[in-house]
Amino acid sequence: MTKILLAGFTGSMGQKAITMINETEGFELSAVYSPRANQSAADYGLADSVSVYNQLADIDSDADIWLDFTTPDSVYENTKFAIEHGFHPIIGTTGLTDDQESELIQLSKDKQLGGLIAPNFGLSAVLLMKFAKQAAEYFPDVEVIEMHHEDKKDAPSGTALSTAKMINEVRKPHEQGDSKETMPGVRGGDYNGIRIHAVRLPGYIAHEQVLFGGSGEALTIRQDSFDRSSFMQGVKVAIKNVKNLRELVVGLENLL
Ligand SMILES: NC(=O)C1=CN([C@@H]2O[C@H](COP(=O)(O)OP(=O)(O)OC[C@H]3O[C@@H](n4cnc5c(N)ncnc54)[C@H](OP(=O)(O)O)[C@@H]3O)[C@@H](O)[C@H]2O)C=CC1
Ligand SMILES: O=C(O)C1=N[C@H](C(=O)O)C[C@H](O)C1
Repeated sequence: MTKILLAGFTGSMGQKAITMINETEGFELSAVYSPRANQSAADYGLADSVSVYNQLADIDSDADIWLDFTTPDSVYENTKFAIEHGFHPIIGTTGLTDDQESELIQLSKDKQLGGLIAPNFGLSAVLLMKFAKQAAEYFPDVEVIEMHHEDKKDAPSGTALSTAKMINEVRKPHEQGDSKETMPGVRGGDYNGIRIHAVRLPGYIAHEQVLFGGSGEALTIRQDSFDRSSFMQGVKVAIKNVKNLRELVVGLENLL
């Protein structure tokens, strides 16, 4: 039985994860954490055996896995806590800086503890990033548009940033258009010359387009998550395989 501690259990992803865990043979939800939790497990519709925590420092659990869908502000502290206490971290929460990520990877190596940071658990997004990196070798002129629900706390999305980083690994650096902005920010964010545009609208869940332009032609790669269930297969794969790793790795593709 794989025991799971779920951080951010009251959130949109947390609720989907609870359903997935309860429906998966061999998985057991053993603890949940959210800072504003103030009711019993039963009040949250959870089994009595599930421990409910609202303070990081109080967590005392024999869970194997720390599954995190919380907030960009808390993810670093949570992940550090998880590694220091021997939980295999599976981090879906976005917003870790490069420095924080490097520090956490080093900490996991010191402890020889496997874990995963996945900017996106959806197969369509993982493939989009892979294909975009491939295409960028031939089409260095590229812009990224990500579209999300209006409650999303961070911009750009972790997936868009990760896409830009992967493209940046192979793209020949060059200037791409020199329009003067007559409205501040209208050309979007800038990751090493790769423009990222973030759209927030009701009705949307999580979507991304990578637009490549060439001489007289264009290539557009798009993925859509129409429902948060799209992320759960990837979370399941991560929970089943993370124990085989000996350090924190970035990207679900490392476990597929
Ligand atoms: N990797 C992936 O595939 C995906 C990643 N995500 C990412 O997951 C994260 C959560 O998304 P979503 O569920 O939509 O967000 P929600 O806002 O719906 O949920 C956030 C959760 O975090 C909790 N929380 C708030 N503050 C803290 C804190 N200081 N410490 C710990 N927990 C806290 C909230 O608890 P409370 O109710 O008590 O405030 C709530 O349970 C985001 O970063 C999002 O980008 C989302 C979808 C897919
Ligand atoms: O907040 C979300 O919803 C999502 N967050 C992740 C991100 O920032 O890339 C993954 C997915 O896009 C949904």
